[in-house]
Amino acid sequence: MMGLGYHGYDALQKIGGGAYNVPDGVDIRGRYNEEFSKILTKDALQFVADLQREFRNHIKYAMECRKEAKRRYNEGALPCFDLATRYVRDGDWVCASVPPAVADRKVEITGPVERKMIINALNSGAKVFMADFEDALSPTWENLMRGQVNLKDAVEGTISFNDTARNRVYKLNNQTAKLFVRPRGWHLPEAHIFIDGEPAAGCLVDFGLYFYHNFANFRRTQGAGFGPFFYLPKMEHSREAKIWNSVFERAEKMTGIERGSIRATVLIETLPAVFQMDEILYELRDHSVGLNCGRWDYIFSYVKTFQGHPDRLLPDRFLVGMGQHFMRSYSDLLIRTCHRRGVHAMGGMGSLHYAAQIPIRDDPKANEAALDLVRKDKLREVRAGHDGTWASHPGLIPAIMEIFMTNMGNTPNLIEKMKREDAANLTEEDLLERPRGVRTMEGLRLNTRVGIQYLAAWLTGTGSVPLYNLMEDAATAEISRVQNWQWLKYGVDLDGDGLGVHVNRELFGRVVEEEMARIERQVGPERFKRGMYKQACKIFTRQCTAPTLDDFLTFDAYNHIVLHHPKGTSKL
Ligand SMILES: CC(=O)SCCNC(=O)CCNC(=O)[C@H](O)C(C)(C)COP(=O)(O)OP(=O)(O)OC[C@H]1O[C@@H](n2cnc3c(N)ncnc32)[C@H](O)[C@@H]1OP(=O)(O)O
Ligand SMILES: O=CC(=O)O
Ligand SMILES: [Mg+2]
Repeated sequence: MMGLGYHGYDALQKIGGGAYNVPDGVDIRGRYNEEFSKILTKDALQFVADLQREFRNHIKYAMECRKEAKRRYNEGALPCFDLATRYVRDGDWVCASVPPAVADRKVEITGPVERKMIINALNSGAKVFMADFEDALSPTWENLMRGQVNLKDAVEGTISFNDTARNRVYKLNNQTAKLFVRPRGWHLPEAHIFIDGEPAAGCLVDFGLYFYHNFANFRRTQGAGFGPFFYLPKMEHSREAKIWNSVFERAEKMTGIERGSIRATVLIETLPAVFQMDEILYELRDHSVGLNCGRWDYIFSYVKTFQGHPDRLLPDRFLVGMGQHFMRSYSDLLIRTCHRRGVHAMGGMGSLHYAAQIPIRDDPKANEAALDLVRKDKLREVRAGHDGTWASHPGLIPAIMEIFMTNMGNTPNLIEKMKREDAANLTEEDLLERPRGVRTMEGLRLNTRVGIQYLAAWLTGTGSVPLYNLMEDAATAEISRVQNWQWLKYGVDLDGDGLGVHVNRELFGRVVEEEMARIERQVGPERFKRGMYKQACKIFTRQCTAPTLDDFLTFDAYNHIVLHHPKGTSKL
C-alpha cells in the first residue's frame, strides 16, 4: 500500500519513482508524474481535502435524496413544482448582475481538456470556451491531471502544443474566448485520490485543483476582477445547487477573494431540475451566470425518471428533439426564468434534426446539409430568446455566430429584451408531455452500434468522438443505452418500419452480434482487435438487459479505467 497520508502525519508518497507531497489524510493512488506533482501540491491537496471534509456529508445526503425521489417516480409519482418553494418562484428577487467579461456569450465552444483542443477552442472566435471534465472527457487519471496542467498553462497564457507530425506549433492568439470549466457531476468519485480513507468527490477534485491554481491569474487576465467561471452539470434539485453555492463561498473565503467572484451556469439537463429552475438560481443568486439547456442529458433523464412508467416510452432517438412539445416547453420556460432573474439563458448543442451535427470534411454537399440543420436550430434558439448557444466544433462557429449576430444586432444578450412572459403559463403537463414518433429496428441497431463504439472509445481514454458524422459523448451515449433498456424492459413493438418486430432479449442478442460484425467491418479487423470493442459490448449489453436501470453508463464503466499505482487496476 503506497499511501501513507492518512496515518496521521504528512507524507511523501513514493509512486513510480517520484513522490507526491501530501497533507495529512490524503492518499494519491494515481501514477506519479513530475508535471502532475505541480498540480498535486501539498497546498492544493489541502484545499481539496478541506472542501471534501466540509461537504462530503452534504453530498451523501443529496445522493440519498436522489434515490428517494427515484423510488417515488418508480412508484408512479411525476416530477412537479414544489409547493413548499412557491414563495421562491413567486418572489421578485434577481441574481447578482452579470460580470461584464461574460455579458456576451453568443457562441460557446465546448470540448475536452485536451491540450491542442484547448488552444484551438480558445482561438476559435467563440465568445466562451467551456473546457470539459464531464460529458466530453473520459475521466482517466492521465486525462484529468493533464487537463489540469493544460488549463493552468492556458490561464497563464503560456500554453503551446507542438504537432511534430504536421510541423505545426499551436499558441494562443491575442484575443481568446473566455474560459468556463465544467467539473464532473456530484455522483462520480475520484478513485485515485483518497481522503480520510474514501475516494474524493470527482467534482471537488476538478473544481478544487483548477480553482486553487488559477483563481488569481484568471481574475486578472480573463475575468476583469471576476471568476473563475464554471458550468455545473446534472443536478436534480436545488439542494445540490446550495452545496455548490457553499463550496464557492468557502473557496472565496479560503483564498480571500470577494464573495460573488466565482460565477457558474447550471445545466438544466435532468427532468426533475426543470421544476426547480427558480430554486436553483435562488440558491446560486450571488454566483450565477444563468442556465443552459443541456438537451442530451435531459432526454436521457426523461427515460431515467420514467423508467417505471411503461406509458412514456421514447420513439427513435433521432425523433426526440427540440420540436417535441416537452422539449420546446423546457427551453421556453428556461428562457423566461433566466431573463426574469437577470441572467443568461443559454441554448444547447445540436441541430434541428435532433442530432449534434459536425462538419463533414470530405463531402461538401453533405456538409452544407449538416450546416443547414445547425443553422435552423440556432435560428429557433435565438428567436425564442436564448442569449447564446453551444458549438461542438470550430467549423460551425461562423455560421452560428452569423445567426446570432443577425438576429440580436449589437446587444450582448437578450436578458432585457426577451422576457418571454408568455412562457409563464407553461404547465407541468407541458413539461412532461409524451414524446411522439415511431420506433424502428434501425433505431435499435443504431443505438447499439453507437453505444458500443462510444464506450469502446471512452474505455481507451477518449470521451467525445465523431460517429457517422455526428458528435457523440457521454450524454448522447446514455440515450442509446437507456432507450434500448426501456424497449427491452417493456417489450415494445418496432412498428415504424412496417416490420412489426417485438423487442426481446433474443432479438437484442442477434442485433448485438450483427452490429458488432458491422463495427468490425467498418473499423477493420486490426483496429477492432486492438480496441476495446468486446469489453464495451459486454458492459453495454449488460446494462441494456439489466433488470433495473443502472443510474449512469459511466459509473460502472469507471471501474475499468481506474489504474492504481504501482500495482495495476483495482475496483473502487
Ligand atoms: C452533450 C454535451 O455535453 S455537448 C458538450 C460536450 N461535447 C463536446 O464538447 C464535444 C466537442 N467536440 C469534439 O470533441 C470534436 O469536435 C469531435 C470529437 C466531435 C470531432 O473531432 P475531430 O474528428 O477530431 O474533428 P476534426 O478532425 O474535424 O477537427 C478539425 C480541427 O478542429 C479541432 N476541433 C474539433 N473540435 C474541436 C473543439 N470542440 N474544440 C477545439 N478544437 C476542436 C481539432 O482539434 C482539429 O484541429 P487541427 O486542425 O488543428 O488538428
Ligand atoms: O451537457 C449537455 C447535454 O446536452 O447533456
Ligand atoms: Mg450533459
